[in-house]
Amino acid sequence: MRTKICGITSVEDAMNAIEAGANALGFVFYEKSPRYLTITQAQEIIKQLPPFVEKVALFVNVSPKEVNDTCKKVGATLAQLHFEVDEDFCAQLEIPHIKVVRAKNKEDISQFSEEYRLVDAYCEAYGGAGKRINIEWFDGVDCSKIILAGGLDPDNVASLKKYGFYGVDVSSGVEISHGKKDPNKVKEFIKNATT
Ligand SMILES: O=C(O)c1ccccc1NCC(=O)[C@H](O)[C@H](O)COP(=O)(O)O
Repeated sequence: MRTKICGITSVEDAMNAIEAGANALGFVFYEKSPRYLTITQAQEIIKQLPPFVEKVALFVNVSPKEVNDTCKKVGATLAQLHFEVDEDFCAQLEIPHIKVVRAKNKEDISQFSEEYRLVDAYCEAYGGAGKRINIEWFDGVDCSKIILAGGLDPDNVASLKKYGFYGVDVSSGVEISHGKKDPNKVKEFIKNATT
């Protein structure tokens, strides 16, 4: 499984995750998040990162223009959209994007196999809350284009391998405190997800 470490707020945490083997890093552009970064802060981190790592910019309830402008300014390679968007919205995006399904029940995850999606547990805060998704909802589902998020941690990630998820995404499960990653937990998470 590919791994994304979300809610990166420092170069140190970014480099630790990359050295541990992370495929993608997430940067949160949602002001109400404890992991919120300004454009300047994100630029400062992303410009120091090596190539071949996906830099993912996370958004909640913004316009296509804000997604495009922010991604270009900070050097993000993928936009992650944590809110409902329609075809017209997506057509205006100038960089690749992935939609997030904030799943409340099994029906929410059963009807999409054509596009890659990030499936997160529904929570009022939009993400990064450590809320576990009900894994049984994925029984019998083709998970090959799903990135799973929501309440994952180094101890529970290995048990997901049998589902064949494209990837897994974690934030609070590898933190010391909101916005500060624990390098040992990050390493353990990636090892358990990938070996
Ligand atoms: O991390 C945040 O604070 C956040 C805020 C608003 C929208 C999304 C946010 N994070 C999204 C992520 O991709 C998280 O990794 C995902 O929700 C899983 O979080 P966790 O359950 O804490 O591992």
